[in-house]
Amino acid sequence: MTELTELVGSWMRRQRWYSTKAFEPRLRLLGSFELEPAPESTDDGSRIVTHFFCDDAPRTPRVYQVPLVARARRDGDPAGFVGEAGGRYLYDGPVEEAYVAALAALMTGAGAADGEHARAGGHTLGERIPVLSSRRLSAEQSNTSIVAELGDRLALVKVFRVVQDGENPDISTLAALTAGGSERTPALLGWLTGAWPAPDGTQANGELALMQDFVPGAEDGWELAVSAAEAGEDFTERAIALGAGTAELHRLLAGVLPTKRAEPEDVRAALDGMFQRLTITTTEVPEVETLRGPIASVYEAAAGGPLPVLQRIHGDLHLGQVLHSPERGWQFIDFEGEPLRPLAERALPDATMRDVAGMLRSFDYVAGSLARREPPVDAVAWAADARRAYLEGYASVAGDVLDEYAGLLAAFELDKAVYEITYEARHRPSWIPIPRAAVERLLRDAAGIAH
Ligand SMILES: Nc1ncnc2c1ncn2[C@@H]1O[C@H](COP(=O)(O)OP(=O)(O)O)[C@@H](O)[C@H]1O
Ligand SMILES: O=P(O)(O)O[C@H]1O[C@H](CO)[C@@H](O[C@H]2O[C@H](CO)[C@@H](O)[C@H](O)[C@H]2O)[C@H](O)[C@H]1O
Repeated sequence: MTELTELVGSWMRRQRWYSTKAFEPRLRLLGSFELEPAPESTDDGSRIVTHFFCDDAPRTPRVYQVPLVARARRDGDPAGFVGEAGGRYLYDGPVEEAYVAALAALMTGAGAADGEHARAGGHTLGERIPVLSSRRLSAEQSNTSIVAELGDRLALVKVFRVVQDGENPDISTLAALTAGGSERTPALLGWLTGAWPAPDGTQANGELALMQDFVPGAEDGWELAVSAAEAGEDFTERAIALGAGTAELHRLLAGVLPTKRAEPEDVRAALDGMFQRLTITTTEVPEVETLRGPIASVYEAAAGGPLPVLQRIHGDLHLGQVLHSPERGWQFIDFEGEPLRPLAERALPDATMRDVAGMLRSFDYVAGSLARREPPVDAVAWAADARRAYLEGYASVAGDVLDEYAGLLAAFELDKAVYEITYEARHRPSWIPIPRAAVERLLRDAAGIAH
């Protein structure tokens, strides 16, 4: 193992985006490309290199994008120090202004970067946008987000960490919505695609980063909901608007991206996906195995019910994926889909009820997380009211689809809770009880409906 690989491995393990926390990374360097400094940056001799590392520790190897800036050490250095290799100090790219400016220049200038077994290319819907300064957001999730100052406004730059071969719907969805003039989503300003060696030796082509308008003065939906629930504040109006906004988003998506009538093979594929997720969960959290039979019955019942027209959806809708802006109301972000789902499945036309189910699960998470506080806060009634209001808002725009596809909605809610058990087992094991309790409750509800 080289010095660089060793250094990155021990640093990566501590990052929020390292997606298999149960393992010690076993890294292999696949390729790298170097970014030109942005034309407006002062050249201080720093080198900006993006590496692709394959982690062979999990059963299915994963490829991580690791942009690093090698530069001289400065007094009072910010966070992001990765280590010293080959006599140079290495820093996490997203923390470094030089990296963010260079990345934005490459994306919005539609430039190209070539390197050792890897390359990248920028794409834009408008003109080149210089970045004056930048700050990594601390609330890291699956990826790393950075706020970039553009002079008269701000932009949000997102760097994907786990990179995959194929179309990332975060970009294709936002590009189509931006071109269609959506007012429910921030505009896409530019994106970066790349090519690198896949773990199996073939070539992978996929998306590496994006830049979009920053929604000014926006509050995060999750924080807004948790603080309202904690204070016992009514959330009805907000939830109605969120439901209506979700239905508007679905209408916009159906207008700008392909739709298709659900055929038996689509139903089979959806069921396969649900059962695969169930098997992953029961493998990683074996106690769920005892619930397999009742869960399967809910899935099968939905597959036998009425089928909707399929279309592009958000794919991982929850309160952490919406922002409330004083001027623009609810805004929807992060169209990447569920990070644990294969990329090839995520851009396929799907049922809108999957998104509705995701948001319903999120209201339950608000109550579940508050119940874990010390002392506990009882927000069960708050969550039930929010749920009702959200569905009312959705129906006010979409009509009576919720009654028509009630079986599908129940199955997607259960599927999401099953997925969440795996997600929590990998990222926040102490939160497993939240989706675990939900699976049991949803099964009781389904049994009640069936009798
Ligand atoms: N366009 C935007 N305007 C303002 N804040 C944003 C914007 N996009 C994302 N954010 C903030 O960045 C956080 C992470 O973004 P998100 O797209 O959800 O990343 P991830 O893929 O890591 O989940 C969000 O919770 C939100 O607070
Ligand atoms: O935001 P991401 O795309 O990274 O989504 C993943 O992480 C989410 C947690 O941050 C996870 O969401 C789950 O926890 C939320 C509260 O933190 C809750 O609102 C959601 O309902 C619940 O699913 C999401 O499932 C996962 O894909």
